Amino acid sequence: MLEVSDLHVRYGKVSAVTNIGLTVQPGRITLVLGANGAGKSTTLRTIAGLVQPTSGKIVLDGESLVGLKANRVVGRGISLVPEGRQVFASLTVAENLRIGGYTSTKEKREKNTELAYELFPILRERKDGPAGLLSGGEQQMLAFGRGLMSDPKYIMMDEPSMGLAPAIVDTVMGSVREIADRGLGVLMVEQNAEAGLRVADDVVVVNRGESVYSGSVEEARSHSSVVLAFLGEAALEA
Ligand SMILES: Nc1ncnc2c1ncn2[C@@H]1O[C@H](COP(=O)(O)OP(=O)(O)OP(=O)(O)O)[C@@H](O)[C@H]1O
Repeated sequence: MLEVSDLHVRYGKVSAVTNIGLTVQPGRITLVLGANGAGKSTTLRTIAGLVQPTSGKIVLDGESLVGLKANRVVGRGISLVPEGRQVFASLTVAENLRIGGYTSTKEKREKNTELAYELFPILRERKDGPAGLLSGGEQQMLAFGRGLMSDPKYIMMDEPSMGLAPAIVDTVMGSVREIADRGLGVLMVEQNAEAGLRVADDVVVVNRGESVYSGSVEEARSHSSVVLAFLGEAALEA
């Protein structure tokens, strides 16, 4: 289990995260909802070791991750698929995947390349072409595949639906669910609450750097303030 408690993060004088707690279980998807600037991306970046917390706990299967550099966090089995995809446009699809597996053994790289191609057959078709020629949706699939290459136990996804057409959002969300069903723990930040709630198991709501609600998706759906804030009145009546 991945457990974050009482997390505080500052960028100089700016407090980005003031009290965030969440858990992610193997085989389950924890969805993080919250307004722009609430501290969602900072939380993921801090777990990933890209930013150091000012205080708080980040514990993976009983061991603290606080203070570890990003490459060590990857080595412990946590991978981040960043917002905005950030694929290497001039490299091929296959080369982008290989980069994600640079810490892995050859055997694991081959296994996870196959997994990425199995989840997203279009990547296999385009494997020798430049990633920059992929559509936005295909680039998101590639970023997702690249995140799997380090053979993670937990994968964090920062707004995977951003800028994608609804049909592609469904494909990406379906793959997030499939990965969880294969046993990975998923921590997903998503502005598209509807799409996220369709596949998630647990929800954490973040407001101005603090987690203010956490519970199962079922509970969240019956919690009127959560529904009203993220889904609108129509969803409450449904
Ligand atoms: N590199 C940085 N330097 C200074 N302040 C930052 C930096 N990154 C984020 N912040 C600030 O920290 C706060 C939280 O930002 P963060 O990006 O984590 O929020 P978010 O919930 O992910 O929002 P969004 O959905 O817009 O990405 C905001 O006030 C933001 O302006």
